[in-house]
Amino acid sequence: TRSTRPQRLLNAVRKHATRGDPQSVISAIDHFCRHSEWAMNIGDEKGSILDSVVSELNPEKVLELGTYCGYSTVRIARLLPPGARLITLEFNADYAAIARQVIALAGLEDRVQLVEGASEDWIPRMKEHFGIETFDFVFLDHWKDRYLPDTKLMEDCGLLRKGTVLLADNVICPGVPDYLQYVRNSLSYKSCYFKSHLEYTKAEDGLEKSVFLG
Ligand SMILES: CCCNc1ncnc2c1ncn2[C@@H]1O[C@H](/C=C/CNC(=O)c2cc(-c3ccc(F)cc3)cc(O)c2O)[C@@H](O)[C@H]1O
Ligand SMILES: [Mg+2]
Repeated sequence: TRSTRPQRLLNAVRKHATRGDPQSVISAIDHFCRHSEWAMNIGDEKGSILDSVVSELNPEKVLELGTYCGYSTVRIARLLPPGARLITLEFNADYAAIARQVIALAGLEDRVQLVEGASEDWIPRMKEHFGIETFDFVFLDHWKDRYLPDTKLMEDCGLLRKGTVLLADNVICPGVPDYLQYVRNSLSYKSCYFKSHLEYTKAEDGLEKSVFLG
């Protein structure tokens, strides 16, 4: 049967990246998406904004919603100190299998826990299953209509603390209107927009950074 785009993306990483070198994995994926086949990774332009938010925050406990091929997982994990932990949730088994290999090629398995399953099933189990009290940083990049319900679920599960940072991809394209309205109008968040472009294109997109005020 024909290969899938994530399989072709993994092949490009295997061919062009250096094992244990996260930057070469990132560059190989960006090159593949720019010159071979577009894929919905955050990309290099928005990725640089993600890098700056993570570097400034220096988080110990990170949650990512929607692993896909593991591109943003590698971008985030490469900036974390070895003691830090990144839990990434992916409910598509095929994507999870690809992402595990991408994360391993980057040499970041020690910092990353990829959990195969749906966010709404796993967010309520973070404490008892992973011993996580609260997250320092959450990256939202899964189905766009799930950003808001999952944010409310994280609040209800007590996983956000004063100062937890939420960073949401695609707030313009494809767009997350209900989520944006919520974080921009809620007294529990201080929110700001980072204008950028949709990965590998000239279309406008951006990231919304929202600090939970408790
Ligand atoms: C039960 C559903 C909610 N819970 C979930 N729990 C765990 N993983 C979940 C997930 N939802 C989705 N996922 C996974 O996240 C990923 C989904 C990402 C959705 N992203 C987009 O649709 C997207 C789409 C675009 C896009 C933009 C313009 C365009 F013309 C076409 C596409 C750009 C992006 O940057 C995007 O992030 C997949 O790997 C999916 O299996
Ligand atoms: Mg995205």
